[in-house]
Amino acid sequence: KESRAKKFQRQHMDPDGYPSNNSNYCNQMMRRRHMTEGRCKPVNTFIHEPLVDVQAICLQGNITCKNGQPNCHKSSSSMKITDCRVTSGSKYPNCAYRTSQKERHIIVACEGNPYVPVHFDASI
Ligand SMILES: Nc1ncnc2c1ncn2[C@@H]1O[C@H](C(=O)NS(=O)(=O)C[C@H]2[C@@H](O)[C@H](n3ccc(=O)[nH]c3=O)O[C@@H]2CO)[C@@H](O)[C@H]1O
Repeated sequence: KESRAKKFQRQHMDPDGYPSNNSNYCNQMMRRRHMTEGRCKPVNTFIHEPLVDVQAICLQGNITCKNGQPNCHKSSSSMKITDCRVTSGSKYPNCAYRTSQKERHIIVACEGNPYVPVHFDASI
């Protein structure tokens, strides 16, 4: 069974990737990381930073997550990310995404021992 930490890495980590101007990045990555099975996951962010830097976010002060839980943390610096958002013309199983390259502070929820990211909450 996939751990929640591993699931976070599968869904959100792409340290070596960067779409540059590849408008197919999301179409490819959402499939490759298994987020188009059963349904097209509507929104997903990939983070283009080293895993250790994303894990270090859990050391930041606690903030409230969107779901009200107190175990979220915001990155101290902005990070290179790619937002993937399903397009209006997208029809399962041919999931179609818009690829948006951004630099944002990110907010993740952390859990467990070791205390690591298990959920992507938002970018700001
Ligand atoms: N505090 C917590 N502590 C611990 N665990 C917590 C906590 N909260 C939830 N989980 C768990 O996480 C799991 C999960 O998949 N949550 S999810 O909201 O659906 C994830 C969102 C995110 O993947 C994506 N998104 C969204 C915006 C964006 O910019 N970028 C972007 O990628 O869309 C998804 C839907 O919004 C679920 O098992 C839930 O129980």
